[in-house]
Amino acid sequence: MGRKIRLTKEFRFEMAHALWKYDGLCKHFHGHSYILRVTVMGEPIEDKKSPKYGMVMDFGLLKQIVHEEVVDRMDHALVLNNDSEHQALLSLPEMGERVILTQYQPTCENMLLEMAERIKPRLPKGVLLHSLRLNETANSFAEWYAEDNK
Ligand SMILES: Nc1nc2c(c(=O)[nH]1)N=C([C@H](O)[C@H](O)COP(=O)(O)OP(=O)(O)OP(=O)(O)O)CN2
Ligand SMILES: [Zn+2]
Repeated sequence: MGRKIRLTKEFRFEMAHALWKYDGLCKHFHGHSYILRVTVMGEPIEDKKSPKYGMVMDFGLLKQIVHEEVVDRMDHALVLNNDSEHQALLSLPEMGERVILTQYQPTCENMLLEMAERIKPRLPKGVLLHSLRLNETANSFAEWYAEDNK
């Protein structure tokens, strides 16, 4: 009998970005209240002596990993494509602290690809990243599935 279980934890962060050379309003600086849902999959620990007995992984550890790899870096950051003409902004030191320059266009899709690569290696042995869902607005979101990326 299968014992696989999925766990999901939700995170929220505020982030500004601009889509360089985009043919619409999103080429301008603007912000979103992002919602990230992280789903992992594994089997509950059977060792009764383990403090994590009965858990696939501790929700607290998942929270720590996602905070370190995603939320603490991106919350209240301005994320810009490195190809954009951002030099003027970065000349203000107090502005530059939370500016993240990406090698990619900071769309929902590309942010998810980076998040997946950051989170995957941090998970405990036997626990897999199943999927990510990133809401950019209340009615727009993108999803990453391990199954789609084998
Ligand atoms: N495939 C993608 N399309 C767009 C992205 C993206 O990341 N991937 N991003 C943007 C903008 O940054 C912004 O998110 C606007 O998105 P949109 O859903 O169009 O927002 P609206 O407020 O205009 O949508 P409503 O449905 O009216 O709420 C653009 N496209
Ligand atoms: Zn946007």
